[in-house]
Amino acid sequence: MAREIMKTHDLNFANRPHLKGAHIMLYGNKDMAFAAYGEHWRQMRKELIEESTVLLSCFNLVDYFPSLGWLSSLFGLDERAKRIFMKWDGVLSQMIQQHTNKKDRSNQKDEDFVDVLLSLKKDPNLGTNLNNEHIKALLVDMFTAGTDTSYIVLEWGMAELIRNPNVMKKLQDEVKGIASGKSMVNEHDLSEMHFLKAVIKEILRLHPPGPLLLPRESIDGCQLEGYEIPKKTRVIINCWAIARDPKVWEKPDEFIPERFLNNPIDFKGQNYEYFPFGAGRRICPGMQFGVSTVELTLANLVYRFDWLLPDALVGDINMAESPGITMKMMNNLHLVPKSCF
Ligand code: HEM
Repeated sequence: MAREIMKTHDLNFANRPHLKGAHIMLYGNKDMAFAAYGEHWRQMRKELIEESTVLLSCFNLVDYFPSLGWLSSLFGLDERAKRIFMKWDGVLSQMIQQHTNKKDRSNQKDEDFVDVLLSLKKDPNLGTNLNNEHIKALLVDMFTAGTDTSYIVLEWGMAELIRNPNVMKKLQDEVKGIASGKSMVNEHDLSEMHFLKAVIKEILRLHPPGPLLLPRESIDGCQLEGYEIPKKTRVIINCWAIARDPKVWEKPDEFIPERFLNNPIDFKGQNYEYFPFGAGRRICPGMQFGVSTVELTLANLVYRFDWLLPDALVGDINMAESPGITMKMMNNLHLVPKSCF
């Protein structure tokens, strides 16, 4: 079914539904992640992301089950979204102002993402009118989609490595062997670290930061496996459950990175039994950046330190998952680093 939605009928399900929290936080969906499928989204993705590199982390049940709309007011979620929006807006306005006031525009070395976005505002070839609200909405996308996800993978990853000391040892042996003599692991070392890549794939299989991807909506009516699906149907794909399906995965709940060694299954959106970044037109545009960040950070964490549980917690890691559009550990992981050199 996931394949049917994200491959056969990809174009039809490339839309996003109207989500209240996202609408408030993202300047009326002027961002990319929650923009309706169309020219604006296409331009954002092409010109901005590919060129340079979610009340969003808060799970709003109403976005997934619209018939529960009354809950939003009951729990004050809309008000909360508006308060958070005001805070974001203040910070982002200041950031844009500081960048606009920058005196020296000649030094390209100093250019950051905000500078690039501001220069695109003046680009006559850009097929969309980019204004400060679009820029702010894109920055919210980057902060939320880009930071939360990577740290969630790292936290679950460290928890799994502590619970599986043999895997931790194997990983440390690989990393220390390849980066031997250096003070830090660098990007060039990563290409040789095949076990590290398998470890990260396994973390993403068991703990995808976006277990339900982002919701989609059908643009037109269509047939899915014999069922008539009306126009504007909201579709939620449970990539967490699919990646633990015992019909596909041996010992599905166990952390076994070796399953990804010499195995062509990848997260690039071609395998419909494993797609932590989604698939099809709306696949995550930050996949490569996110994976590189996680690889480099995890490699350095295990290269520079041995990790122990605090005395009080030995043998006791709570692997409960928090509910949300992003799936964090319910309780933050506390570990004690012991320098290796
Ligand atoms: C390990 C890290 C990450 C994971 C697991 C992840 C996962 C996802 C998933 C599951 C989606 C929804 C895809 C779909 O609906 O099919 C998504 C969308 C998106 N992600 Fe990521 N992501 C990660 C990192 C990043 C980073 C670093 C950025 C930006 C710098 C980013 C930006 C986005 C954006 C803008 C979208 C919306 C794309 C669209 O609707 O066209 N993500 N991500």
